[in-house]
Amino acid sequence: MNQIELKALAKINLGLDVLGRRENGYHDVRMVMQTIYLYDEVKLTKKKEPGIELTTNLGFLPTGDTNIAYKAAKLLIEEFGISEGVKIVLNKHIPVAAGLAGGSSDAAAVLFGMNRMFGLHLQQKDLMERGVKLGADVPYCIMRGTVLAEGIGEKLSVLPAMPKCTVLIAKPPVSVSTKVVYEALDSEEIIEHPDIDALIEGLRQKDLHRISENMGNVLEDVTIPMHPVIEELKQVMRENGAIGAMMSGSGPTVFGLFENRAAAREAQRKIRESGLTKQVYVTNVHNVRRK
Ligand SMILES: C[C@@](CO)(OP(=O)(O)O)[C@H](O)COP(=O)(O)OP(=O)(O)OC[C@H]1O[C@@H](n2ccc(N)nc2=O)[C@H](O)[C@@H]1O
Ligand SMILES: Nc1ncnc2c1ncn2[C@@H]1O[C@H](COP(=O)(O)OP(=O)(O)O)[C@@H](O)[C@H]1O
Repeated sequence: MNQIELKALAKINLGLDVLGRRENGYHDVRMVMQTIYLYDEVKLTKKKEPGIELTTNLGFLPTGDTNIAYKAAKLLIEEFGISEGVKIVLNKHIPVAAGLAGGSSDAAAVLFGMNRMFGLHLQQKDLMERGVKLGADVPYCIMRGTVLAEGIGEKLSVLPAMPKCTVLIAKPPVSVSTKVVYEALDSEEIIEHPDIDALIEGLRQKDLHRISENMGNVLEDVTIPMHPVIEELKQVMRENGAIGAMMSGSGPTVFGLFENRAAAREAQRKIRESGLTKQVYVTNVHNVRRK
């Protein structure tokens, strides 16, 4: 096999709770993760000459060893003494620095694809062990589906699959650094923790309303005051038929859950009209886990 094309899928956090801070600055979390059908295209090609060559459709992204997809390839090349090279073509569609794990998912796709292409015979758990060295969300992006993530995000347990629904994604034109958000959380007291167990119960009952009622993200308390547009987007989604609407990850992306695709399209139109953001996408949950 000389070439492989992969879809690197985005995630949303249906629930995100922070339990404490570790000495190294990372935080212990309890998160419910969900894959959505919004993806980057990742094409890997073997090269005879050694080295990693990366190109992307987004001019502002790095193409060298600060690109997380490059780092993923480098990790495997060094560990396994791979003498050939690899060409990585990243066609990005997932908004960048958005709370949707775009970079983590690209890295996960590179680990998964290179394992196949170079016949490394790594099991999924071996890929996940390597993934966490690149980023806390990478192991989840290897696994995918509806998952409870604990530890720093790398301890994963499969949950009952999220019921099928339409997901509206709105990325406001502001930038958020995950590191800055977690650091700002340290100087605040978490007033209200989301009830992750009730959220999981909603998943077990396949009840979209119960799921929506119990969605919660403690990082909203940090990111929304920095960027009130997030609250405004939640409001527009709720007023236009979203059963629930929340910020994903460290933000600033807002997602809304809809039973009905036509309603989601109408909400998309309203958001575009409002001028809050042009980056609005109608998609759906995607429950196929990687084996
Ligand atoms: C907030 C979440 C929710 O899924 O996602 P995003 O908003 O980034 O998509 C994750 O916890 C982010 O995971 P990820 O973006 O992979 O994190 P990393 O690259 O490993 O870390 C970036 C920075 O976030 C902070 N960090 C990350 C994970 C964690 N459990 N505790 C932390 O404190 C650290 O300051 C770290 O330097
Ligand atoms: N392949 C990549 N795709 C996107 N961003 C990348 C990539 N490699 C490195 N980065 C850097 O990582 C940062 C976080 O990106 P991203 O993974 O999109 O955000 P998030 O973790 O919020 O979902 C960006 O500021 C970007 O410069």
